[in-house]
Amino acid sequence: MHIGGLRALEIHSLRNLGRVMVETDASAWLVTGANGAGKTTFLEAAYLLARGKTFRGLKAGPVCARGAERMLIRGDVETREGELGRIRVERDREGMRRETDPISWLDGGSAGFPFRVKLVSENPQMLLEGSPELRRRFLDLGVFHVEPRFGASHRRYRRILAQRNAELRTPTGQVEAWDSPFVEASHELHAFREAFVRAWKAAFRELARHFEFLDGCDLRYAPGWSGEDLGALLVRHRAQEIRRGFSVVGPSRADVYLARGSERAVFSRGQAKVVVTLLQLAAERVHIDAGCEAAVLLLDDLASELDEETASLLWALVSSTRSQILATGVAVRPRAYTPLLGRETAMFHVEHGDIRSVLT
Ligand SMILES: Nc1ncnc2c1ncn2[C@@H]1O[C@H](COP(=O)(O)OP(=O)(O)OP(=O)(O)O)[C@@H](O)[C@H]1O
Repeated sequence: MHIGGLRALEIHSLRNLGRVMVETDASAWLVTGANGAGKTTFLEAAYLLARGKTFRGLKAGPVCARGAERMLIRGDVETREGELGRIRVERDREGMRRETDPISWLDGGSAGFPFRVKLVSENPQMLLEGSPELRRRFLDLGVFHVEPRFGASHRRYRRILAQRNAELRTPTGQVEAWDSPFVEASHELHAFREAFVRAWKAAFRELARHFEFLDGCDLRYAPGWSGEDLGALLVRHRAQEIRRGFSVVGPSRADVYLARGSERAVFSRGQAKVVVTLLQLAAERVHIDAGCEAAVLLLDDLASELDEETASLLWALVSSTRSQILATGVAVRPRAYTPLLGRETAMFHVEHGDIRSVLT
């Protein structure tokens, strides 16, 4: 099975990584190192290539290394058809720029972009328990990859929402006039999300059956309003919306979550890692079925907090995908990585902002 993905990654002045160059055809890259060595930063480089932005919040500070004027990342990428190309991301005083060679790689929306990533971060609990906005973004990115019309639909909804909210903040007697376009745009967005969730949910259920703690657990989607008639809800909430100055029902209140019966499921840290990994693997199945190029899986310190049995089961599922894997770990514990090592794996060690290849 030919697995496309990164073939080379060159990093200049990204956080504590001064100059790093990695070149390998391996379908799994395992990066180890002490705390603070730069493992997450290495994954961040791959994420920046794919998305043109970081996954870390503002609190992580600027991506450009302290004292450096410019950050540069170059990646050589091979598609599953064996086409080769290069992506380059640069950050300086003028901002962030991303270029691809061939240029056509950036055309055709995200599904046409041969280098997509799926991240399981160090803190997956944040996604499951944090603000619904994080899960909406996760959901919308999933929809975007399979539905080319979703981007335009989302933009239209946001424009109508902004205009409606402006009217709610300072009413000029036009609030009702926004109801019908708002309802129409909301239903369109909801239909795209719902179709994706249907497939996502089935794929998740299939993967979840491997884990006993997920017995009876289901992925649920709440569209942002209860009942069918959004128009009637707007009328009912009119006074409240004018008082608060924004729309209180609609797709910007949507959520996706795990539930057991009528209760929202609660997970331990290790279990949350499993759940988020499965959500990503399930989304990837949907994307592949829709014809997308396989995404590169970025797995940050996946093995920590997992008992040996859970870790090997999860690694086995991860390794059975058609995706390239970039994984980090604090220390090399070969048993925890055994299924991964069943693949052609390149191992690297990061230390003092530098990286070296480890012979296996
Ligand atoms: N702009 C910057 N310039 C220089 N160093 C930075 C910058 N931003 C962050 N750092 C440092 O880079 C280091 C790399 O952190 P990173 O999160 O990549 O480490 P890690 O190997 O994943 O650690 P852990 O195992 O603890 O998760 C940290 O010590 C951080 O303080």
